[in-house]
Amino acid sequence: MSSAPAFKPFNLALIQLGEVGPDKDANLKHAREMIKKAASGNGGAKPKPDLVVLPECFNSLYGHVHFPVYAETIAYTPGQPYDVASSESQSVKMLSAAAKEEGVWLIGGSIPEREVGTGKLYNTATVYSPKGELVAMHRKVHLFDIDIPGKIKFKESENLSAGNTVNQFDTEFARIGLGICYDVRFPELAMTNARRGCHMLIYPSAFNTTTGPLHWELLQRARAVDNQVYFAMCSPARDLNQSYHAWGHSMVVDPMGKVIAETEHEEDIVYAHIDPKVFEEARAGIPVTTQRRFDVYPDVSKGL
Ligand SMILES: NC(=O)CC(=O)C(=O)O
Repeated sequence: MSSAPAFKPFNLALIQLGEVGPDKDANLKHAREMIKKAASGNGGAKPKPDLVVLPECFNSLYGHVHFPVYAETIAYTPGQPYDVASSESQSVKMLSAAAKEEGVWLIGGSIPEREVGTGKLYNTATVYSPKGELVAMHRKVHLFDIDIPGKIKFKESENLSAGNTVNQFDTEFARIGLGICYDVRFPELAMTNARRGCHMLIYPSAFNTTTGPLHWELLQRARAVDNQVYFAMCSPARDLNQSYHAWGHSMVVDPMGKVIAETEHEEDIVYAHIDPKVFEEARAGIPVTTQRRFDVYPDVSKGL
């Protein structure tokens, strides 16, 4: 892996998207409007962000029955140029145009993706440069299969296949590692990206009102402190008219584990300034990155 770019200060915006309903065209239109709003810093009230993020399943309802209905073919091969103009994915086309027109890096939340050839479905995040290039993709590695009696049962594996790669991308200000929602519960993925030089980890997500109150903040702060990196999760807004009730609370955590930006559960945009000084001071003051004992236990991030 090439060495990471120098970590420079940057501004981040998480779009806690509302109004995600059954009409995909309407979802894409609203997401486009919100990207514009986020990129303008809410019309100049906030500094213009360098990087904008959408939540998990931003163009569709969230649930295993919905994935085949909304799935789009992306046909992206990592490391190879991608021709957005001939993409079959209307979401990719919108996201690419939005990144270019607004002049921002964009993590395009996630969408249900159908793989060419196999027809397998994935929960997939795509990333765009300010030139509108598709530069990275992450397929959710850990599928959200849980059953908490009387509270919530969810089985992504009914229709989805799991991704099998660890993904990150470089900007002119940082190396960013990717995950999607349930991936946050698996420390090895975050650890692997951190060991690969990521300064920040960002996960488009959609926790729910059962697991969110106990685990949403805890897991982000844990991953941030474990790895001494910035960490953020971007949720949809809560909509009690849909079957899945998202937790909201999109959040940014610094490498000391401090929550530096957060919102409630309505539609909103969370802005944060990402300061490399906090990252450097955390690593200098508590030097766990150089104190690991791989003579006593194995380095579980190796071998991927
Ligand atoms: N939606 C998810 O993938 C994960 C989640 O809600 C949880 O882990 O809790």
